Amino acid sequence: TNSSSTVYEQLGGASKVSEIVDNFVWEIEYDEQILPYFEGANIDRFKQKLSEQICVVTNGPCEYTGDTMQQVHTGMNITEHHFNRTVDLLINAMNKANVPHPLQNKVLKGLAPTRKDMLYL
Ligand code: HEM
Repeated sequence: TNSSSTVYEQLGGASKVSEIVDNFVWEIEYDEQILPYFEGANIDRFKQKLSEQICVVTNGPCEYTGDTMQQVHTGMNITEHHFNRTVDLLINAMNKANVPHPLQNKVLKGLAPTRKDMLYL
């Protein structure tokens, strides 16, 4: 990997991020544990805001314009189990998008700090 470029560039930029996010939504759609949380959610908005967030945590040229993780996930009573399951679905999504594992780890490391802002709220 090229240490002078951002993780976002190493991933392949906007088109790869949108491929990951599309795959992730498919994974959720086929997961009977996680899908119920998304009943009534605005999926187009979810895709757009999650793409921005992944772009930001990989040092891409984006700004996050969504609500805070705490605002969004409050009232869902997300458990450790469901959080971990959702991370697994994101890993599946990145595998299907052929994202190399060292890069997957960088994406996950960027998102990991959000965990404390969504569990048991
Ligand atoms: C890595 C962990 C996660 C990240 C980075 C993440 C990120 C996001 C983002 C960026 C949004 C859109 C915010 C907005 O619309 O302003 C969102 C919405 C949502 N998230 Fe998460 N999320 C995570 C984990 C979870 C988990 C574990 C669940 C439930 C099991 C969940 C359920 C939802 C739902 C249902 C919405 C849509 C809310 C709505 O449109 O009404 N998320 N999430």
